[in-house]
Amino acid sequence: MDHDPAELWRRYQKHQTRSRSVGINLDVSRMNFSPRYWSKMEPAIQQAYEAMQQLEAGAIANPDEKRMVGHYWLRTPELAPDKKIATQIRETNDRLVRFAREVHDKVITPPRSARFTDVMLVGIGGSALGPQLVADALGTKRDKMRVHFLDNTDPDGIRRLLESIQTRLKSTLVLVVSKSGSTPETRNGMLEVRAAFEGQDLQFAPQAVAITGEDSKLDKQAKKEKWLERFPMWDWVGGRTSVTSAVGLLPAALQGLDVKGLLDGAAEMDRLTRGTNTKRNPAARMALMWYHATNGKGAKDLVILPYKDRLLLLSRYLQQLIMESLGKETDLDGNTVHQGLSVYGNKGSTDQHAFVQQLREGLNNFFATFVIVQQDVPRPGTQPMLEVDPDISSGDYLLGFWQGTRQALYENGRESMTLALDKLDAKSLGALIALYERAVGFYASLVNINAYHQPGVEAGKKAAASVLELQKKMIAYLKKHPDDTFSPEDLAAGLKQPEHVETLFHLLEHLAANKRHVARHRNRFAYLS
Ligand SMILES: O=P(O)(O)OC[C@H]1O[C@](O)(CO)[C@@H](O)[C@@H]1O
Repeated sequence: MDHDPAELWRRYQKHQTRSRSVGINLDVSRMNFSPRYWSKMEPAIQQAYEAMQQLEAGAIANPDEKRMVGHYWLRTPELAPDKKIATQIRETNDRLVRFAREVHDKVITPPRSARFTDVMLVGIGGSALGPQLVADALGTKRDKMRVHFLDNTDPDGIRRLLESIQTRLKSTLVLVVSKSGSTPETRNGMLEVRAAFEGQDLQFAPQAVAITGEDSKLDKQAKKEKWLERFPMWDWVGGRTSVTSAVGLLPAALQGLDVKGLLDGAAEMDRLTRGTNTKRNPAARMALMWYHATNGKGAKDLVILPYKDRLLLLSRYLQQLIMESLGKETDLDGNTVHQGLSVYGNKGSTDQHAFVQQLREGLNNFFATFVIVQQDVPRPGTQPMLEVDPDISSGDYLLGFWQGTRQALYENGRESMTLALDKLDAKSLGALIALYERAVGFYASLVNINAYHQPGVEAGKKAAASVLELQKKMIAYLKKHPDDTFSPEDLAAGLKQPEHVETLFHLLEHLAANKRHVARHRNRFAYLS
């Protein structure tokens, strides 16, 4: 790695890709690629462009699920392979903007309040992470509605959220978001919220909206119960790339955010990254840097370090986008490859007082992406910036810390790239999201995997379902023997499931800790009536 400042400056100037129209600059000068790297990889990235062109033209780019992959059409409907899809996108976007306006204008109101004040999104994974990122990155005190997220089946988390809303439940609009319409965590969240409504004698349906696939279980329920509204999720949009569908746009519109800016920014980045001149294509450059850093085998982790509180959730969002897309056992030819790219991060400079110590001096098993935002606050100049030292503001410190950390890592042979945003607004956020979506697509082509399915997630879901089945059987068995006490082994033998003794033990411990169905007597358990 070069350490001569003049040479580094030359390198910086040479290895940046500026996307002027969205105000984003990608600098890869602190990545340690060889001078011949780009030309060596050019044939491979040209193939990736071709695959992407086919995908955008409506090819079955997700062969396992036999689906098209159309998130790029969401922001440029005219590119959709048929008119029906383009019309569906436009109509849905118009409808959701109108719906939000009518909620704000009190044309649509809840039965027991003059207006809706809060939005609660119930969803998980791709049905929550994008909306959460957008809400946190762009939200202000001036938002039209307060937004909350229920994204787990943790009773304590659910209770905490419901308690915080309490008296405003009667003016809360609940968005239940699930592409499949059958995700258990989301179903549970919906049932818990519904019970809270009933607890306050409120009707759920007139305050509930479903965003889901047509004819899914959730869709049928919403239709049958006459929920306030239903918005579609199409099978050609993956959960983790759904933020520019109704999934992300409806909560953003209700919050009063600039939905058009978000779509425009994403569309513009799509346009820029459709180009096949690699030097000018930031998504291709980024994917090629991932490939360089990890040997195309995920050999190093990607650390996302935004120097911006509002981008705290970016690493969590990218964790799903990248790891669920790239973490695959087999490639497109059926070879076992165990691909992936691990992502973690938080925010700078906070992390400098946490894990940056290891990044600087410990295991060199990562490469970093810094994200900086030049404009410290929206509408600069409206309030004088405090100078915490002569001529120095808090924001100057933040930039100084980024430069310092980048240099400190580089000096110790640790690679990094930097994404510099002129400012953080709906447009640049849309562009940032689109940039990563396409980088993921390109990288998947480089390593020959299907980025658009998630077969691995199913295994855990199935195993969890059988654990819950076992719990039902166990409780039924205990009920039949109310006067006896059991060790886990006794129960496993009684249920004729000796192979599940440990599972039974964990079920017993959990139920006893919550004083539900099971009481503990030293090392034995009994039915608790
Ligand atoms: O929108 P759904 O169908 O509820 O799924 C939520 C999330 O669960 C996953 O399927 C993983 O289980 C993600 O891919 C998805 O974003």
